Amino acid sequence: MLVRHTLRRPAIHLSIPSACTPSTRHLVSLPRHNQSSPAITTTTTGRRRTMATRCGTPPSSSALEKLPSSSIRVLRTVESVRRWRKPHQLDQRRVALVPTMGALHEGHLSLVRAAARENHHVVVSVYVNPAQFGVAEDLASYPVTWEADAAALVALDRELADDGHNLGRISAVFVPSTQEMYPGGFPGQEVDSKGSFVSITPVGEVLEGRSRPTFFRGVATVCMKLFNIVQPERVYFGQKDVQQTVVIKRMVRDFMLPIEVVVGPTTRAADGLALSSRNVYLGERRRPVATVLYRALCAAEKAYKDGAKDRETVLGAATRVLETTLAEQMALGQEGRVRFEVDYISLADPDTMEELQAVDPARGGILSGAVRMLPVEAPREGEDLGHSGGPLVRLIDNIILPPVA
Ligand SMILES: Nc1ncnc2c1ncn2[C@@H]1O[C@H](COP(=O)(O)OP(=O)(O)OP(=O)(O)O)[C@@H](O)[C@H]1O
Ligand SMILES: CC(C)(CO)[C@@H](O)C(=O)[O-]
Ligand code: BAL
Repeated sequence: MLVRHTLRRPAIHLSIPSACTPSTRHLVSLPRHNQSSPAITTTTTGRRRTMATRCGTPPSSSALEKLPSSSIRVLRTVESVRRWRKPHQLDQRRVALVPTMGALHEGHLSLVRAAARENHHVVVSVYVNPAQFGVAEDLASYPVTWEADAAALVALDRELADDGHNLGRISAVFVPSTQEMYPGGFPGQEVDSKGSFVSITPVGEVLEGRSRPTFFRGVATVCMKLFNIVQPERVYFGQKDVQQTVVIKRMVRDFMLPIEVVVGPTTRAADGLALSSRNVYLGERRRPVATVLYRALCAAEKAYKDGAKDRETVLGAATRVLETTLAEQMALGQEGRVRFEVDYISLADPDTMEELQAVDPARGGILSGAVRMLPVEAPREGEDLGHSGGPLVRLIDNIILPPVA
């Protein structure tokens, strides 16, 4: 058998319910069909992409650097952010932070729009944090598109200025170096690296944390640094990375950070694929098949809405979509098929991410999954394989099953 198709189901632990922190807010509570996000395509045509060498950061700074034809400050050091931030503490202007790793797409921009609606100043951070990539992961090829990102922010800032409904605009972009973010030296990407880390467990150990053992330690650590540097009143994260939002909310609660965490809905392409910086690696053959995960999650959501609450029925609906799609692909032969492996499909508690045997409608649940889209085996003449020759691409997605009052 050429294809490994595993549905890994994590050990089941029933959750201990914990209350949502008051400092947490969802901009929209999900199901895709209720979303009003515009249909967006993931094309990156015309954007210059460079490899994410850790030196692949924007050019070095001058005293009051701004993005071209804009008032957006470019801040590169902790000290420059502190200097920029100080007057806003005194004038009581609300500052929001949108953390990103660059390669900006409409998903990121939707978070910036949300932040500008209800805050006086929006700071966007662009930093590819090496600590959240495992040693064997795609740090070296992670897309870095600084010029396109800068242009997207300038264009969005103009849009925000023209639209009279915003409290604020994009005031600054924070683009630190790794030396700036890890002043004591970068601790390394290994699981047993020594250094100053923030670990949020056990929620950071399941699902994504199981597949990427250093991921949430890296995310929590860099977010704690970003929060301490920018000192935002509000931070904006995308539901696309749902477990990340749960980890960040937990960190904010447990470390008593005076910050409100706002979660924006997942922006999708017209066919349902969640926008992701990594989609550029898919290429023309894998791109349409990459919707399989979302289609599987939608089938599970439908089973739930049709009345099923138990794990077997709900996730069974997702599994059937995955298996049928894989069988269809395998029938196409090497020249036509797309191979994928399922990393996990999960039905989990919304606060702990622990697997559920059944959904309590009063609490709801989170359907999530990860698939690995394997490289094309036998490319056709002239076939567009995607950025960097179309390597393995790991995609994640989720649907929230909201509590029923
Ligand atoms: N499609 C999307 N809709 C809404 N928010 C998103 C979307 N994609 C990413 N975000 C959010 O943008 C923020 C920055 O994410 P990031 O820079 O890692 O982009 P990404 O597209 O998730 O990249 P990756 O390919 O690494 O997953 C995160 O809070 C993330 O959840
Ligand atoms: C939150 C984040 C910017 C931390 O590096 C990253 O995990 C991301 O882009 O989702
Ligand atoms: N959006 C999550 C960042 C990562 O996969 O590293």
